Amino acid sequence: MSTPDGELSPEEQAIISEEEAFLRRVLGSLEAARLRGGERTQETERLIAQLEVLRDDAVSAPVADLPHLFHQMDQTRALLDRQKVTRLPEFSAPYFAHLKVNGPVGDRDYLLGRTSYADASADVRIIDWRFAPVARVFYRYGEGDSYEEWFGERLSEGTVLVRRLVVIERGRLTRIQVGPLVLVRSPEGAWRRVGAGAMSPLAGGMGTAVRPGRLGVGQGASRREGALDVTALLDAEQFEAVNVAADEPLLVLGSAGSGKTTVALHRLAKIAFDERARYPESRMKVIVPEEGLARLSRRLLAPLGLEKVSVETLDSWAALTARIAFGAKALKVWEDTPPLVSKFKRHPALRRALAARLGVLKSSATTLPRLRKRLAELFTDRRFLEGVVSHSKGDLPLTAIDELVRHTMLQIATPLERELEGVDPDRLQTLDGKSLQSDTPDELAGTLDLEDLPLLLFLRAQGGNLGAVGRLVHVVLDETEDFSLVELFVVGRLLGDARSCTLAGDEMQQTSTSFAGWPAVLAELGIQDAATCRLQVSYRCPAPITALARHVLGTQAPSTAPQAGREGAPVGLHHFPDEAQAHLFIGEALRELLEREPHASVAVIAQGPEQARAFHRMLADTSWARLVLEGDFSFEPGVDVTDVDNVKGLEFDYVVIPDATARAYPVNDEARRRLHIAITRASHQLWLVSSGVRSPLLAGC
Ligand SMILES: Nc1ncnc2c1ncn2[C@@H]1O[C@H](COP(=O)(O)OP(=O)(O)OP(=O)(O)O)[C@@H](O)[C@H]1O
Repeated sequence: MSTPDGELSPEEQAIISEEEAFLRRVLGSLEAARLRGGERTQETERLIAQLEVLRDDAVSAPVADLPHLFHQMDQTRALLDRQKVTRLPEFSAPYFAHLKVNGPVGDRDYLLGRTSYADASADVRIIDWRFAPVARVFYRYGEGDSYEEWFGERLSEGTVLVRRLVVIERGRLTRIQVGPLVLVRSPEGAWRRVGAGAMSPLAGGMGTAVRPGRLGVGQGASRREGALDVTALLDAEQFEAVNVAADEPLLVLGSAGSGKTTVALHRLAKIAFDERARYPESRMKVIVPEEGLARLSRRLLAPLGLEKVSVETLDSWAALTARIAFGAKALKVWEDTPPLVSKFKRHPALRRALAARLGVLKSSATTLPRLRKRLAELFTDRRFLEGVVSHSKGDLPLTAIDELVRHTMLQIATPLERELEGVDPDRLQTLDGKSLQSDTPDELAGTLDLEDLPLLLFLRAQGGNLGAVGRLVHVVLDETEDFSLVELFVVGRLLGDARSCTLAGDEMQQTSTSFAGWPAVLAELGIQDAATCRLQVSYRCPAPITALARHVLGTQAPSTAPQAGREGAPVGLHHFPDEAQAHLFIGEALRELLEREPHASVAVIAQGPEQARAFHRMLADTSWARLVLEGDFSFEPGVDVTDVDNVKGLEFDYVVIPDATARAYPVNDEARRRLHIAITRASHQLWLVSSGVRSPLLAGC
């Protein structure tokens, strides 16, 4: 197929003709089915009317006739249910891949989609990627491979003749991918071959010729509608993980951008589909540490048909679970816990010390007031706290004790409003209309830290008493490295003996808690025997970014490097004498980028919220720059100015790190992991900009 760029070879033209003919046939068949479906709608109407008549009859029927009437109503309802499940594939995009095999019944074409559909007379077979046995052949074998698969009791052998990924938009074929060959249709209708580019495995391609001084590889120049569906792209290893039996616990590990979230959510979709009765969506949950990832997960679940699965952040999950478990109408929660106190309360050493000190409490000792009192006693008991610090092996400083004791004393003080009960409320307001305690340390009185909620739940769950909190049938925990041991313990109790769960994680991305290691995580959930899968390919980031991410991790980097999915633009490193110059330079580059690529998604990821605010002030007058510090990403084109804690699990076309300085990223393990997270959010190009003293973590780059 070696013809000059732009000119299609006869083989390429044949592929296009074949796929277009297929699509025409499928759409014709679906249209006919839709018309027939019209009759079915009439049938549905008839059944609804019949049900209403039966209901009316039942109101006035003699008691002796009721069993017969109820039986008829049940039958009608069953027929109605059957009507509703006949769903046709979407006309706008009925499938996303084409597989042709030469098997026991000769040559046969299968199309992979989200809804099964068969029309033998038109020779159309759309199979559901989640359960059709033939889908395994698609995911496990390449074009030209011989295959051997057990379909139930039957061994099937054959050869894969065709394996193509297709993109269909609004009923039009717009892209075909066969191995490294990518054929794309322009909006005007002409087909062309493009460089394997963004998808190619280490083959050079789009972006490699980009000058490091210029931001932009053309990725955001036009709308990204023709993107391949990630369900079609799952590799064999990911597909195996998605197919692990529903009742088995699974741990999915892998470097940043290797598809852990993708696998976890696809497994959820598969389980919900295979065993809807045992795994109702209402009793499955996705829990993630941050709001941004929660929003992204909801967006990813929608096309998988799982809009009803609840996605919660750790904080919102703990708050709701605590309210239900303790039957509390509202809890006065303090969300601004000092970082050191927060670290202390989430530390594995505290979990162990708590268990050793309190043991399993009797049910009567686990009411909310009693548990709060017990915790307050412990958090002001210096000997107990010193024990925790010493068990943390240097991870918690001794200064944490003073801070925790002071903080707890303020929390257990009697709230001012209670002390001043009976005083005229008008006299208790300050000149600016605020309450007396507002903006003073008294504000803390009577509050609980967000971090206390999992601890209270843990103490209660140990005795097996989580009150009215509903059991879970399957849970997905993403970024599990950031869950504390007590949170994991509570989740484990909510799963009970079911143990059906998917954990996704990467210890190199741990930021918000001290990670106790995977064996401890699994033990806490009671799933020590969980199957583990390690994803090997770094799909998100091109090779230059993957290499830098490893360099930054230093000795923490895992011994085997992930396989880079593709080549890409070199990383841009820019240094300026002072911050103002650096900010101006980035501002100009962003302005210019968005003029050229108005559909690009860009993140400026600062080390912390203050730095993000400072940078955003410079762009505050633009319509395209959004300050995002509470995870409220819109996922629209434009620039999100944010910080490291907000971006875990997310990805952007372009990432600019505006403060790659020694102050923001000094030489320590935590700084290494934080810089690593920021770097690995980029799917096309990365810039690191510094002023003053450049981060030593970039030495040698
Ligand atoms: N087999 C695949 N082929 C191509 N792209 C893939 C494949 N698997 C995942 N991706 C894409 O790679 C990107 C990263 O995937 P995902 O977010 O699931 O990775 P992750 O391991 O959870 O990342 P992180 O560690 O940052 O949380 C996404 O854009 C996803 O669509």
